[in-house]
Amino acid sequence: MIRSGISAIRRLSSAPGNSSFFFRQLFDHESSTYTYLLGDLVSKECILIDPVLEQVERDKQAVHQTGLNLKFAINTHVHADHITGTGLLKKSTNCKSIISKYSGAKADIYVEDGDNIEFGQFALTVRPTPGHTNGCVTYVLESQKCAFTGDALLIRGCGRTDFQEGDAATLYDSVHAQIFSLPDDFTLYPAHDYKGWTATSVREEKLYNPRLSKSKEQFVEIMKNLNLAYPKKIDVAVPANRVCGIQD
Ligand SMILES: N[C@@H](CCC(=O)N[C@@H](CSS)C(=O)NCC(=O)O)C(=O)O
Repeated sequence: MIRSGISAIRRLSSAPGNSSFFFRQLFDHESSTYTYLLGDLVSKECILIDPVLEQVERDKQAVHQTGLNLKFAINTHVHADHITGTGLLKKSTNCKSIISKYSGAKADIYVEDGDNIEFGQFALTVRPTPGHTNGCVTYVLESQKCAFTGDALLIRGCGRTDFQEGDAATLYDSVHAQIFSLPDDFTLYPAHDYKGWTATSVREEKLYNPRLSKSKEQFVEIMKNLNLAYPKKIDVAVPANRVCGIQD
């Protein structure tokens, strides 16, 4: 597995027969955050999902290398562990920022259930997946049979529910209704991984997720007892992310 800086390049192997689809999964070691670069090599339009402030130069280089133009910098939610790179990207490119209407954060464009975010011939569809935060969404790329789950679903885990607007029962319902309802062979890409995993599938998580494969009552009990330390940057990250990150 390769996952450091700009060398963390992983083509979507399951891309069904569309050679103009471009995909890179990029990793920030400090926050264990995945950023995704998705592009259309014909129109040259591309988007970034969950950029990290400290990795903005890397991300711009990745966009530049491939001759793409950044159309949107998109967040899956208001992150608590790192500052988004969206504000800085907006300053130095022509991109527009996107976040859920229910996030409580500033952005150029607000999205909600069923909205499509188009880049060239491709489009992400928005599915609301609250529970980690109110404004958490999953972006589904139907044509490539994959989805970007943010912190709602992590590989063999899920986002914690003990701060921001966290609610375990809501998260359970979100994942079951909006993610586990996708076809079993859809690839799922999370916003974080702490164990070295890069991607999973709907089928795998339905079978093997140690939290979400349980009953709702068991899940709520598990989430009450995670006993995780608060993210180190929470006090700076949440206020910064509510205003789209650093812009000055
Ligand atoms: N140690 C990290 C924060 C780790 C953490 O709390 N991760 C969150 C997602 S980022 S808010 C989470 O939901 N984790 C779930 C889990 O089961 O690990 C830091 O200090 O930044």
